[in-house]
Amino acid sequence: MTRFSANLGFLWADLPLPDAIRAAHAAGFDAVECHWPYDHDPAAVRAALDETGLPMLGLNTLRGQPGENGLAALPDRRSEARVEIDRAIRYARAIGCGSVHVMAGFAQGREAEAAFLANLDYACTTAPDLTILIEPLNHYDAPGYFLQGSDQAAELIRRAGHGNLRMMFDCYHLQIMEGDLTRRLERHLPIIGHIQIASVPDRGTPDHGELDYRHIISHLKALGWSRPLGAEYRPVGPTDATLDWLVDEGLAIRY
Ligand SMILES: O=C(O)[C@H](O)C(=O)CO
Ligand SMILES: [Mg+2]
Repeated sequence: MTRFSANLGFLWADLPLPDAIRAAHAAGFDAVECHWPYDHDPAAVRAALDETGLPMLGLNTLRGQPGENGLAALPDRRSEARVEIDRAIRYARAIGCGSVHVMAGFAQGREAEAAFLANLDYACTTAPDLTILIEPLNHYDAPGYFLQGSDQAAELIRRAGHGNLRMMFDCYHLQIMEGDLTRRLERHLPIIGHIQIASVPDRGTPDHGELDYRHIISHLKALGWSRPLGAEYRPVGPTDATLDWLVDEGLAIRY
């Protein structure tokens, strides 16, 4: 049976993180992930994870100043980027979370690439016990973001040369930017650390829109992918009222 992780940056985002973890558990999710948990006491987050038995799969580095979307590819912000990488690693270890998504930021060009690679090297060597993720984002939601494609991410991972550096393959972003998801998943599977899903183009529940997740999920199964898929969609209204796709076998998403 396919397993799903609730992205608590979007799902139950109105609740304090420990309560959002409990809500995800009550709804039947198999895991959780989040964006920026730093306002929440890690001990309380860990207690909710222990109580529910849900693993926390990932969290993000902080984005920087208002309007920024990460610091790791900004050539003149190296020390701040590393403070945020350290903060994320510390928090991940405190709650028993396995991955840190290092956010690149708005930047382009060779200097940005060199800065990103140097900061990824720092993250991967500082935390060999964790998976470090990089995620291509689409150019409507994040215009000017450094990382916008799966091949670009794969090339960076190859050049970085760290076994614990992997791609966060967000089907929503990559369908918008590239399409051809079946072949891209096949090609990049060995370096994919996490997969996220949402409808395209509205970033809603994964049961409508231009992507057929019944196909993607059965293909991932055939490829041997068994880790939970991250439900990173924006609920319209209360999250609990948006879970038909998760519980209704008739929709054939969950099989
Ligand atoms: O927006 C996304 O897809 C992310 O996964 C994220 O971590 C924040 O940008
Ligand atoms: Mg994502």
